[in-house]
Amino acid sequence: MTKKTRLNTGADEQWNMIRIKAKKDRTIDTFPRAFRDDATPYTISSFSSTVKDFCAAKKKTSSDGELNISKLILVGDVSVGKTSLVHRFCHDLFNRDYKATIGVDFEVERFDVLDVPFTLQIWDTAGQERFKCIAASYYRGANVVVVVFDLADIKTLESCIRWLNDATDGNNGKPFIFLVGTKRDLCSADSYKRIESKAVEMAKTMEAEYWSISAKTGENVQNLFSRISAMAFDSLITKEAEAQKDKPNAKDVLIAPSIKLTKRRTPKEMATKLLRRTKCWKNS
Ligand SMILES: Nc1nc2c(ncn2[C@@H]2O[C@H](COP(=O)(O)OP(=O)(O)OP(=O)(O)O)[C@@H](O)[C@H]2O)c(=O)[nH]1
Repeated sequence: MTKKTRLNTGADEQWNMIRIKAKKDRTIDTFPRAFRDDATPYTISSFSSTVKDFCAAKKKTSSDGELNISKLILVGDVSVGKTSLVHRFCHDLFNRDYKATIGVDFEVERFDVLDVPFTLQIWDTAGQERFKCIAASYYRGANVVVVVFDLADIKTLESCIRWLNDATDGNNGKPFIFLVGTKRDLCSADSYKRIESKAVEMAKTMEAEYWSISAKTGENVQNLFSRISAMAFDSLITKEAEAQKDKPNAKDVLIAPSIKLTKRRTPKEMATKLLRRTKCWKNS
């Protein structure tokens, strides 16, 4: 797999994500807002009553063996700041030196949404053309696609449609799409205004929600991932609630991507199983 980040792929670390109650800044009780209400196709602004009721019931009945998982992939040109964005969010760090991602990097973040555990898998893919083949093999099954460009380099905005097409080609689901401009700290107010109007147009074309962030200062990073997680969680739970409504005895049925374990496993076994599912075990 890769290179530059501290990889989060050990079974012990995975287990930590599953076991420990989420940190305060990973706890979501109210639905986070879009960056701009006029730059999103997603009108959702609160958890539905179906989701709230389902979560309330789930809290009472949920066992240790249940994981709610969504997969997010980041794509975009070389050096636009994908890894820096992930690093800022997952480790609250920023590194000025550039080291290319080789293939993919993988992180896992544990949230509590409406008091229900939720895990976001974050796949940071390489922007370099020569690694495209490796990176593309990780696109499958993404619930969220984050297309990243550099606010200080307009050329990188022009590539976004191509990245989106590559990332969603062959995806049978309907992933949430985000268009994220990075390096906000490098733009003057005037240059930002100019590029933002172009980016909002591009987001409309892509049917994506637009955000601007800075991994250097941390501006909007937490808000972006909270919004993404709430949307992914809401969609996951809505599907689960609908599936259970259709099948009153569906309690023990596997509902992807939520994993219901029929046999009680030790926490370590659970973490290992999760790693196998994400296929990064042998590549890490
Ligand atoms: N000033 C500033 N620099 C940034 C920001 N985000 C990233 N950078 C810098 O941009 C360079 C590239 O960042 P990366 O995060 O490695 O870019 P990447 O998109 O992961 O690149 P690939 O792995 O090649 O696809 C690094 O030198 C970072 O320090 C930001 O928000 N502000």
